[in-house]
Amino acid sequence: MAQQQQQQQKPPRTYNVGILGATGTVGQRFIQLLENHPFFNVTALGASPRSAGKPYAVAAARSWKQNTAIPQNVAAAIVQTCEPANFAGCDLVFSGLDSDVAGEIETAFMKADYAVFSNAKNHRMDPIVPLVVPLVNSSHLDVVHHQRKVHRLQSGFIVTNANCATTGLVVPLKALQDAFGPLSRVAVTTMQAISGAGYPGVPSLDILGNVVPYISGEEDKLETECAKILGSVRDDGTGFANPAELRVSASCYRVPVIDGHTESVMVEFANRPPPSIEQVEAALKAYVSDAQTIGVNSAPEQSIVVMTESDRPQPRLDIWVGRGNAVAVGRLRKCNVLDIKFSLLSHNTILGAAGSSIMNAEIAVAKNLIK
Ligand SMILES: NC(=O)C1=CN([C@@H]2O[C@H](COP(=O)(O)OP(=O)(O)OC[C@H]3O[C@@H](n4cnc5c(N)ncnc54)[C@H](OP(=O)(O)O)[C@@H]3O)[C@@H](O)[C@H]2O)C=CC1
Ligand SMILES: N[C@@H](CC(=O)OP(=O)(O)O)C(=O)O
Repeated sequence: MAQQQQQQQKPPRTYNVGILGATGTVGQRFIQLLENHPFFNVTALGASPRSAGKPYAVAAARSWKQNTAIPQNVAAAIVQTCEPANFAGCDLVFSGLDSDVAGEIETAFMKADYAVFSNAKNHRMDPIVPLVVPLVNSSHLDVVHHQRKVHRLQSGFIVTNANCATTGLVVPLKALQDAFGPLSRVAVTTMQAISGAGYPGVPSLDILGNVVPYISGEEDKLETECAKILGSVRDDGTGFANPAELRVSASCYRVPVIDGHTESVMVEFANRPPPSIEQVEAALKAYVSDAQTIGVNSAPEQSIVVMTESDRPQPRLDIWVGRGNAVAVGRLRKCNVLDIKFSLLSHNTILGAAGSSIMNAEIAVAKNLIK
């Protein structure tokens, strides 16, 4: 394992990339994470007609909320409208588009033969679109070949990553499924950061000193996306098969935290008797993700960081595990209702958004899917 982690990805060439929704919360993370990327060069930025025609540093002046300055390589770039013709020369595009417009725009880019890596919900449950969490199910990328055939494309496709709360959850679930067989029931309560709602997001008078027990559409996404991600590719490569047993119940809360989604999780295993807490802890610690095995550039060294302190993980202390690309798991214990319970924390705009998209694209490069 250590040997695999030390390998640096050596792609055959560099790739020009465009960012759709570059001015938003997720778009900014793409720009920050790609600033010194060894083989992805940002060459085109897109956003709404409100931002188009302006230098990026002007268009994003008010909304830039990252803890580093706007990189020099994009500050003077003129923001474009999100039309494929404005992205000529890009080998792939990352999308952090608002879901009100992402569906149509991403389809237009795919049909214009661009490889699209999307963060939006619109195409996630399409039966021929891979919904990929790079620490979990990179094999689903293989359905890209079938998607291209259906749309008669040479190089275009759409791959999405998951909802940010789903992403943190499926990583330990996959480790448990691999080690102990199918899971039958999962109950999860989320405590989601305000950056999950984009900018300007939740009004301060709604969230300061408060907890809001509702995030529109979120519970449904957690309950449906987990099964697709934890499922397999059908033998003929034309789609996906969900695990038969799995049922997920989600309750989602917005909390006054800037970055980092915390989740309280209960799990029941299909096989009886269930594993002991010691066996579960060992399985979580031993988990090696696809991104690690393939050895992609942005993979964390450890995908699940198990914390044994009784009051961890906490967003302020633990959000940077794996440079934001890993999941922290703690408070692992027996459950009197289902079999086990634990808390987890993941960075919603890195592993939950831009970081996963970048790893998905790195894996696609390793699998020779980018033409
Ligand atoms: N924030 C998070 O933690 C996560 C977000 N996501 C998803 O990622 C996507 C982006 O989220 P987020 O960054 O938070 O959202 P923001 O609201 O912060 O950003 C939205 C982006 O979409 C652009 N946009 C809006 N309307 C149009 C249009 N008509 N044409 C072209 N571009 C347009 C905006 O440009 P402009 O600035 O010009 O208005 C902006 O760049 C969403 O689909 C979201 O659901 C997924 C996982 C996690
Ligand atoms: N709804 C999530 C972020 C998000 O935009 O999710 P999705 O991409 O699934 O719509 C949150 O508020 O934390």
